[in-house]
Amino acid sequence: MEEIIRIHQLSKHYAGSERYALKDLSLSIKKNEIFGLLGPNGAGKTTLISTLCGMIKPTSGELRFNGLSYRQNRRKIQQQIGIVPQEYALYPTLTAVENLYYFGSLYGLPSSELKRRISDGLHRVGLTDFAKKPIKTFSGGMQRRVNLLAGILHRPSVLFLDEPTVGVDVHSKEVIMALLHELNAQGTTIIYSSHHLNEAQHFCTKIAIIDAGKIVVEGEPQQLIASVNGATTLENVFIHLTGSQLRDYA
Ligand SMILES: Nc1ncnc2c1ncn2[C@@H]1O[C@H](COP(=O)(O)OP(=O)(O)OP(=O)(O)O)[C@@H](O)[C@H]1O
Repeated sequence: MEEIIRIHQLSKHYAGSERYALKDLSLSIKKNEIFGLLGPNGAGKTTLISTLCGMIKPTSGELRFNGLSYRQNRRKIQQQIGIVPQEYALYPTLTAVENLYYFGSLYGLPSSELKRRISDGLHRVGLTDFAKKPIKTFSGGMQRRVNLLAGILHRPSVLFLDEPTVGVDVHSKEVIMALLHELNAQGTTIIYSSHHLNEAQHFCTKIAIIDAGKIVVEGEPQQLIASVNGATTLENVFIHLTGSQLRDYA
């Protein structure tokens, strides 16, 4: 499979911090993978995703997207990226359509095409009847579905997801996961970060476990499970490799 993201010896040190958030991290992500970035609290997952989205600059190291260097092509790369953050990016007083129209227009989509995509998207996630209601009246599951649509209206080639199903009921979760599988089948590479190890085990085609800013292990979920004596789940592998010590940093 063709490579879409190459990370070479990436390090990030935040000003004033006692330790590196990422240290000499190297990774290759292939087109069309569903790549899970897992790790304990403070491992460096958000820092890595924010760097790959071009939102923060690394202290050192090399990053490439489709062969392009981030240094010279940041904007071009950002147009091909979709981000679905854990915190809702939505404006509570605006309706679902108004929110989606705002996010879609940031990517310069023509109005008629954007309206069509919004209408199709809301239909796809079962929210047509709520299109003109303010987001503040939506349940957590409804907001997560709109949050996901906001990140995919411009049809990104790589989609970053941070805990896409946290706080949602099983029905909303099924709709979200089905839509993500559909996007992946249409060619979207997915980079997924979560603490839901069971979800990751079934959803991801490849997984990297990060701890203290470094890759501890990477591979297909079943390969990783088979590599640890007595492990039957990804959670067993995770605990075996990262230990059971609490990660409390301030
Ligand atoms: N803006 C910042 N300034 C200083 N230190 C930061 C900043 N953001 C993150 N860090 C530190 O960098 C390290 C990695 O944090 P990061 O948020 O990337 O981890 P994470 O794996 O996403 O954690 P979590 O699972 O808790 O979201 C932590 O030690 C954190 O305290």
